[in-house]
Amino acid sequence: MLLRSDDEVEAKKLQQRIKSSILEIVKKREINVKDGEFQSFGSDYLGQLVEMTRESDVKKRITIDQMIDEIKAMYGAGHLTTTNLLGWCVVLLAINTEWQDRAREEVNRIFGRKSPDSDGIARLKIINMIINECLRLYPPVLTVTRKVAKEAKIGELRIPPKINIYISILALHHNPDIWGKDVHLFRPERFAEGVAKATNNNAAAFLPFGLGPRTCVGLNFTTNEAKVTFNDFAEVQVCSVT
Ligand code: HEM
Repeated sequence: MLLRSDDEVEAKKLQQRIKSSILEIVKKREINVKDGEFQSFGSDYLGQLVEMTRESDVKKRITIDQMIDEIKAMYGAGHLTTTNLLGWCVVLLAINTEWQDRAREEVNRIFGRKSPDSDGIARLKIINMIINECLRLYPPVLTVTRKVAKEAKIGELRIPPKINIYISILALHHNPDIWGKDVHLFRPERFAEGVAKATNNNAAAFLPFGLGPRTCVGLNFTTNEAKVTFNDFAEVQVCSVT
């Protein structure tokens, strides 16, 4: 008989609880549609997924379990990563108050008391530099994985096919050969002339969102979200740590 470890038992329980809470939210939407309160399950991501579980074309239909997997993936990929980035931004700005002041000055200059718009967001240069430096020092995703399709050689290293390779984003971002002796310091000015200049045109040196065809689909969304959040920083003093 196979015995399950305490961790596995706990993981199974958590899995069940996550599934039940997702199904509960879905049920509320179904009841609202049934009672005629709403015409559809909603135009948001969840609403569209629920719609797909009821698709008449079987080729397009997804199962309830697939819907739950999609929701979990989006939550894990999109929520934890963004909160992690914003958390480190707050810590680093609390330590480096001169950058906090520069960020506040930029937001006030570009938006004043207006709500952020896409034109203004594109002009937030200082904040872009701060976000990149936070992503470099504390990348929310530490590794990317790739499966080797066919045998390859990198320098003296022979890489056999079908193995998984774990590329450490953290190690690349903390390599003094790429970033210099001040690699462990918070220095947003290294991104003043863009990522290409900061990495000496080495696209694989800065990988917070991965690279290639499977790069993060939330890249633009999350950086805009972070910049909008910075707009709120302008109105408050992020505590300072000395
Ligand atoms: C600071 C925030 C984020 C970071 C640092 C981040 C980082 C990453 C990384 C490193 C990958 C792997 C890319 C690769 O293998 O080359 C990835 C994939 C992915 N990310 Fe993000 N991500 C963030 C936010 C988001 C958001 C907000 C969403 C959704 C709204 C999202 C959805 C995804 C999805 C669906 C994938 C899988 C893409 C695929 O395999 O084709 N991410 N992300």
